[in-house]
Amino acid sequence: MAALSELGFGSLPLWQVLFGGLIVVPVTLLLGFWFWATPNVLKDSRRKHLPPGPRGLPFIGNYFDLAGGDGDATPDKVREWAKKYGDVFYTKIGGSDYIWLSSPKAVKDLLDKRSAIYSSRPPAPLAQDVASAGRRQLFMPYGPRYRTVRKISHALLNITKTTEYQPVQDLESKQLLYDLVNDPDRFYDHNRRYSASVILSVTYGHRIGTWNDPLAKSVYEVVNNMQNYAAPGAWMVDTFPSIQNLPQIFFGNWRAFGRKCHEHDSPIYLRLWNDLKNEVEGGTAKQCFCKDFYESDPEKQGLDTLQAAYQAGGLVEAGSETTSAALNTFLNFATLNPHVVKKAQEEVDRVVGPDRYPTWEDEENLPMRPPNKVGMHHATTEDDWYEGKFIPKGSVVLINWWHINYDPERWESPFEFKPERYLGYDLPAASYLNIADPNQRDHFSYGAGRRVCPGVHVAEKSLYLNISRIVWGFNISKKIVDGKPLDPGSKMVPGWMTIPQPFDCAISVRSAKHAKLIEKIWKEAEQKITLDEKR
Ligand code: HEM
Repeated sequence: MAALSELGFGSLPLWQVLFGGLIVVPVTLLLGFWFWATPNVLKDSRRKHLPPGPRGLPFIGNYFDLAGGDGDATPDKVREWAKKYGDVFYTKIGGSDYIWLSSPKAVKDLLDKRSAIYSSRPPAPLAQDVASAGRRQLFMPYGPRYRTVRKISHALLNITKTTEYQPVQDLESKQLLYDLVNDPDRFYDHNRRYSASVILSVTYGHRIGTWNDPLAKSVYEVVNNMQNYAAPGAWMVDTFPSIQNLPQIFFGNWRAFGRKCHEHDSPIYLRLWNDLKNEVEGGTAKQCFCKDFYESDPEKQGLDTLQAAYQAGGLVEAGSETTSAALNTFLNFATLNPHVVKKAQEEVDRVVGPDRYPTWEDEENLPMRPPNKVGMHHATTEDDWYEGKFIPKGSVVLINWWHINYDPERWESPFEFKPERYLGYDLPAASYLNIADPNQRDHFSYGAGRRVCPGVHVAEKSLYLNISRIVWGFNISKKIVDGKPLDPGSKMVPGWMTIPQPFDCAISVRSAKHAKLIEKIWKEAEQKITLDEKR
């Protein structure tokens, strides 16, 4: 008691001091913080018309259901809510409104038709402002700078331009087949090498001949950092952006952490960019997208050196792990469903046979898992109304692809690996992104609206070429150890993206004839690279 009286509390009974100190003060501070962090919660009567949704906890809303979880549980949760609350439902995380679009029609009506106000990104003080120094296209809010960088990615990735990359994809795919014949256990890394090599070849003119190449490793390190700090709930400040103005020490020193990430990542992208600059100036640069980009004078377009480096690097990262994760996911499903591979082989054998290998002329449509565990965050830049429901300005709007892609009303047995469900979807994937009737769209894994994946043409070509060739040339089954088949599992790597955890799988070339043809086509292609490099 003596200590309390010295502090001026002497005249209050102990229970009042404890009640005040332990309950009233913290609750008042929390409420004050809440109203400061979530403006308009009480004032705006339109909020009575928010879409329906789960109640969530006071202050934090559905934080633990979504952001605070391990990510693997999110798909089931958002599917359950779509069933309960319908096509457009609402959740709250901290001070942010989340609107989930769970039908093709809602995605079309809002993200496509009203794209003028549904194309921003929510604030991400750590992931974008500090760790990416505001320069990453993927997280950039809509505005003049965003429009400039989007134009640049379009110049690299539009459909006409991407046909020029087909020889690169063909070459890298031949190496992938050869690597699978000779070192099948390392299939996971062969897929990563393939993806890194394609995108680094077309952006910077750098081939990645082995997965041990330090450049490939460093790019994947950047992607790995990003997918960890961008994971939902990984950092409180990206979930409750208003706390960015409070001392960081209360929130895990997020700013210092973000700076550390930037200090690690930016030299990798800057080195690539600066080396290219020197090569262009010295007349030794290979023909590649970044050479054209540098010669177009990014500064004149308002882009500083760091932005130019992040622009090129961002394309590399967007094109690498996404593609390798899709290829590894295919192998994971194939290991778990050998009967599907058998059926596909019958089909490929009928069309291609063992005397030749699948080429661009044999192309078809392919299935895919959504690329991240939540949905890509769009943000609204104006208040809006949809079917009588209020969507406040600044809402985070997500495609609930875990529901739409697996909706039992649209697809029979949606959780079974049945690539044949897409038979009859004969248009190129990119055409489905803009199709007039949203129910005709095959899947939503490339996003929608003005932010839709600009890499779709490159990605689809890579998936087609490699999956058809793997099915053509290889048997895939569970690995047998001590006479027992190993379960490959289907868990994902922790973090934001849906990357399958490394798993066991037995891949073997189907016949000596296939092996011989693979060796022949790779050796011919390899010789050509050597000749090109000598030139
Ligand atoms: C299987 C492979 C891929 C999948 C599933 C995928 C999916 C996606 C998705 C869902 C988005 C966000 C769309 C939205 O916000 O609505 C996105 C953005 C993006 N993707 Fe892809 N992607 C893949 C491959 C690629 C490739 C190969 C490249 C480049 C060569 C690429 C470049 C980009 C870029 C630059 C963005 C940022 C777009 C923006 O915010 O303006 N992607 N991708």
